[in-house]
Amino acid sequence: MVRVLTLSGESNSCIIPATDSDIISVNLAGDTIVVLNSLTAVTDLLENNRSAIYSERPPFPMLNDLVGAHWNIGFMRYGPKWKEHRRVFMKQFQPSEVLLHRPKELEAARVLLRLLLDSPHKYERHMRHMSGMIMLSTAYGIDILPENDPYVEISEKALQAIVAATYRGSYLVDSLPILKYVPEFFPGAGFKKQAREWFSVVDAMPDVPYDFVKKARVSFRIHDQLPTTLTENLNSITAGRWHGSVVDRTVSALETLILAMTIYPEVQRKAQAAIDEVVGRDRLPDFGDNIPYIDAVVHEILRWRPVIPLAIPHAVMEDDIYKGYHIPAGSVVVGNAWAILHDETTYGPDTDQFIPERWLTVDGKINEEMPDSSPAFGFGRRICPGRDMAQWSVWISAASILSVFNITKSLDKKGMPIEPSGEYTSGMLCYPLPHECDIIPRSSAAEEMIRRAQLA
Ligand code: HEM
Repeated sequence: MVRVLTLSGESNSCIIPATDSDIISVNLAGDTIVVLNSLTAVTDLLENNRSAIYSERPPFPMLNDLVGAHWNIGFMRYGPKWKEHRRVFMKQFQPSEVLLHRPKELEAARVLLRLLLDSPHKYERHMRHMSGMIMLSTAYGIDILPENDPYVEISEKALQAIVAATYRGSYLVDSLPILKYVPEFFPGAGFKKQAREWFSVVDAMPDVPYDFVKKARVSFRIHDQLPTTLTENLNSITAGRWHGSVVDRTVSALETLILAMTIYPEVQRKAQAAIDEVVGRDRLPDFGDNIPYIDAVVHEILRWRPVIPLAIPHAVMEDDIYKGYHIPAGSVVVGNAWAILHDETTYGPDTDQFIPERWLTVDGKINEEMPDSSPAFGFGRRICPGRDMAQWSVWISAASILSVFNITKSLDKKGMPIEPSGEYTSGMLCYPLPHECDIIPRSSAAEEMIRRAQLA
């Protein structure tokens, strides 16, 4: 039986209460928002044969029309243009292609270690640098600067604007798309000025590195791989989108790693013991190392604090009836990844705790019978096409960091440990709020190894 909770509100915002209902339907100012809280509801509607009508995106007039993020596949309307972009993306991320990116991912993980060694308190910036390095080198063939790289800066500015403009409901134009035509000086049209400022960076984001590559005649990997029928514009757009995804989402997952290791020292010790057993203490981990405990840590990062807790909203294209419940055409349909990944009937007890063991069998192997952490990557035809690459990026970073560093709570002036708040930013995409911690080499030999790896 599917439990449905129906709420209605007059205003543009509504707090969705904690509930054990499979579906919550909220009626807000005439818009129906359907929140799917269980794996069954998500599978039935977004993944099985109804996925053809549940793969639309709601319109994002502020983001797509005014801020200029129309090139962004993630927010594109369902249809031939999206299908073509998606096809190109899938081709780039099929397993054989993902393997080709590994040397760059390994190099980036080792650069990250050196940056953490030199300025550990800037760990967030270093993680952004690492993610930017992977994308720009694999997609465009560009090697970025160690600090203040112009391409990474453009991308960060654009991503901040995209994240802010994605808040459906913050801008009246999202509810009343006709408002996009009012002039900027019109009372209440402040959103147009904001959109104009963001437009300059967002619109430029995919093209700036692409133009550089064309001028410099550097080999352009993705370009080389694309079928000749695709336009040059599409190549640039697709590659640009890749950059965005890598930079913002994997950074959030890596920041969660640092937070979890600060709060759960015993997990950190077990992870280090598992790495030492397979890798030893005189080399750095590689993709070929089989360390199930690190696989479990990566699953737990994605499950414990999903980067996009409510996935990206889908929309339904036709009226539908699900187990007697009417879902009108045009409803916004949200797969509640947070609720699904915290469901104790699926993932075992204490789902608000960071417990990698929940993914393992008693003899320390990954439990293949357990559903994986894939709800963190969305659902159905819109599921994240970069999930394999993302998981391996987080894996090699986690294994590398834990092999050579201890992460501990910093001490205050009285010598007392500073407790991280554990809080996250709110919004479609969530990051842990910055917290103080010490990231210190496990030994002088570890430090030596980090410096040597950089020279190799
Ligand atoms: C930890 C890292 C990542 C997480 C948690 C994540 C999560 C997600 C989620 C939840 C969605 C929405 C799915 C839906 O609508 O149901 C998505 C879409 C997408 N992701 Fe990721 N992602 C990550 C990394 C990446 C990477 C590395 C790439 C590319 C290399 C990528 C490319 C995309 C694209 C292109 C879409 C849009 C798909 C579409 O609308 O058809 N993501 N991702």
